[in-house]
Amino acid sequence: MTLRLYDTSARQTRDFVPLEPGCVSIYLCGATVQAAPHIGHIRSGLNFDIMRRWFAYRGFAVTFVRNVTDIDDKIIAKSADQGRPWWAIGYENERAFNDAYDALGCLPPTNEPRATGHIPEMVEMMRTLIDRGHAYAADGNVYFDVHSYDGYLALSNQELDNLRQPEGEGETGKRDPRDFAMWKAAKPGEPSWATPWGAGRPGWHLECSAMAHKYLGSAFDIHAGGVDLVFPHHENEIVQSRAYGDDFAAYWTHNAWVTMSGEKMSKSLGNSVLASEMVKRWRPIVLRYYLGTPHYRSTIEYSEESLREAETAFARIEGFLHRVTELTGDIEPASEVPPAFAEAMDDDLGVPQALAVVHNTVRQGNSALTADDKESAAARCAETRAMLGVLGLDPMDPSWGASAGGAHGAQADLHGVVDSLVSLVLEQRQAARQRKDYAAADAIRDQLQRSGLVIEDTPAGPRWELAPGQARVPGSGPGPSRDFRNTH
Ligand SMILES: Nc1ncnc2c1ncn2[C@@H]1O[C@H](COP(=O)(O)OP(=O)(O)OP(=O)(O)O)[C@@H](O)[C@H]1O
Ligand SMILES: [Zn+2]
Repeated sequence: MTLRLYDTSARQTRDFVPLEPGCVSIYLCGATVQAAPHIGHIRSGLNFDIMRRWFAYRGFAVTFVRNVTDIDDKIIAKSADQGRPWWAIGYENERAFNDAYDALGCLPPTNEPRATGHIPEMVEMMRTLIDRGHAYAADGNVYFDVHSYDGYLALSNQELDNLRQPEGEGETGKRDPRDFAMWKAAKPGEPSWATPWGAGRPGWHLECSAMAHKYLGSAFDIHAGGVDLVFPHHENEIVQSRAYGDDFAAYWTHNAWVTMSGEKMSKSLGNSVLASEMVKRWRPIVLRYYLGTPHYRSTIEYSEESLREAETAFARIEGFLHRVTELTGDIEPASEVPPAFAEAMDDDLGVPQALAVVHNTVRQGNSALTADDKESAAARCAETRAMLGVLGLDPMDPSWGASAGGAHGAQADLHGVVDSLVSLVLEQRQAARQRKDYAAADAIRDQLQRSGLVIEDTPAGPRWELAPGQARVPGSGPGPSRDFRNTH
């Protein structure tokens, strides 16, 4: 069976043929660390984490590079606004991204290069492109001459004649408005790096071309990113790298957006939910299920209701695993996934179809439990764990720690118990307030505070969380973690 991938460049699904047998090299455009991530930002990291896991399952040695763009206009603007160095803002947000990737169980990349650590490589690339007549310097900027290379815009299937490019701020001296900046001259007071063409900072496209070359060589298998990166970012990467002499990526894969009311989830539109908030409100493994199981090329329309549905669906799977292991003791994942699951994954990472196999297996396992057929139930449990493992969704995998319910749902169960006890006590406090027995109401609140809980009255009702400095639930591991917090 051959693994097939939808290649944006070919506009069709193609058999995956690696450049080097048994190996796959993947470059994913990573975060621009100008703000903490919303769940839309995390989706590509998660989708391509599933891709690399599937390649690994299929026996490939995977090299996975995901860069960090740690300098850009918004970082510079924030630095000026806040009076803090650009690198402090970048690093703070880089950590927020990594916290979110970790919380959602994304494996760390093989390499995670930062743009500003690769200025010499970028200078070398520009020098070569200028020498070959593909790029030119003007007013301290370096531009790529889009007329100098045939085949520009093939990925997005556009014609140069129809292309209109708005002029970027400070981008003076262009020979053609469609030429794009590889390097941007520094304005007074901005962070800058010296080059033979003047002090400045890298353009985003150049960063990825230079880092992909350094870590993956002149040809690699798959370039991945969000669908909005096809143009201009990926087109500009391609033309720079090819003009430089690299074959660059053999396949191009792009994930779709997370939307809200049909619009792209976006900070500037004000319709975003921070990943750090989401992992407090939902179990990280449920969030992974929610964001990782729709097909990577399908839009996810965010809603609380669909999250609750994901929670219920996942609980059905998890409940089965727990029921079996309570009966039989621990069961290891099977060494192979069922053929129908593998077939779905081989077909352009058909996770929804693969997940249908998981649910089907769970159904069969539950029937076996009902029929008291322990052996068959145990076999279905082993298969389910193997399939979930490939998706990074096995709640019994120790990497989830207790937060996924790894220790047989200990933390999740405990959270539920604490939550219902607190809600009971809060109802009594509410009742005391309604009968104007404020002394009793305050006594209840004081008692809760002594127990280490902070109660806040909000328009949505009283809300509780652990007082600062309170230990998390015993047994919660260093992996994905979750605050105890709730609204009643
Ligand atoms: N809603 C989303 N769904 C999927 N991917 C997204 C989403 N928003 C952003 N991304 C990915 O993250 C990258 C960085 O996004 P971008 O800086 O445009 O984020 P944003 O939240 O839309 O920011 P802004 O509010 O400043 O427009 C995008 O190129 C895209 O690949
Ligand atoms: Zn990139």
